[in-house]
Amino acid sequence: MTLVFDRCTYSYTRKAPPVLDRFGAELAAGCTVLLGPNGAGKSTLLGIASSYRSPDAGSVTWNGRSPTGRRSRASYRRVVGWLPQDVTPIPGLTVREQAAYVGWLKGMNRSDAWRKSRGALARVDLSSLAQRKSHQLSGGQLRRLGIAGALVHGAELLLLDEPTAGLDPSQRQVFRDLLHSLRGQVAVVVSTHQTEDLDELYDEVVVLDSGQVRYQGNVPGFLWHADPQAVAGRRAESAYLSMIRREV
Ligand SMILES: Nc1ncnc2c1ncn2[C@@H]1O[C@H](COP(=O)(O)OP(=O)(O)OP(=O)(O)O)[C@@H](O)[C@H]1O
Repeated sequence: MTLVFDRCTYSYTRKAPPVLDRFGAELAAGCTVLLGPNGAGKSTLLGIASSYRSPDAGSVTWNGRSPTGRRSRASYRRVVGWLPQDVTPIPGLTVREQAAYVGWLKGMNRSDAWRKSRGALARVDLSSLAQRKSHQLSGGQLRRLGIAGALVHGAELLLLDEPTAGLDPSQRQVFRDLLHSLRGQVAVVVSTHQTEDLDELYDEVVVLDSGQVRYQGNVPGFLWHADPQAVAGRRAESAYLSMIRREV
């Protein structure tokens, strides 16, 4: 099971230089963390992997499956769950209805989507708010609803774009527990700015900067790049900064 980007080029506008220019990478199944500064291209890459964005050239495949063409896009989306950076509440729907609706959009029948939405909300600690209207949620709660939406249809691959942005410490812990529980069951790619506990949570680190992979490998290999003087809790940050620091 591998997510393959093959010479992907993507520009937002004709005039701007491409954010990704013949980008190639293979992400093996497991838990992968995608690090990179603001504007590095992480969301663009996850948007392409989710099939929400189509590359101008090149391709993405998951396990040999490509989202090119209407039919194959639908079947691709059925096995890929995506948490975008902005989760929008759907007016009039409760939290549970919104989670179920996402499952239905992914091709589940209504009763399955409704049934599975309960478990997905429990996994992100939102059961107590299931009856609340989704537009009444706080930013962090909405983010957790977005994660529930990515979980509800039992995807093989989860793409989570800054899942912990805006979460309080106790909810970050809920997310870490969730990642642990997904281990070995689902492939996960997480884009984040958080560099704590990489070794506990992830199998592979990818550092992206200006649309280029600066590092790809396991966590010990990544931490090896840290300044030897860095204190224990700052080694990942130090390794990361050594890869993205630019000349001034
Ligand atoms: N909708 C858009 N229209 C035009 N340019 C965009 C758009 N979205 C992103 N970009 C540009 O594409 C580049 C990559 O952005 P992207 O959001 O993929 O980066 P990122 O690594 O996810 O950043 P962040 O950590 O800030 O979320 C940036 O230069 C950004 O300004």
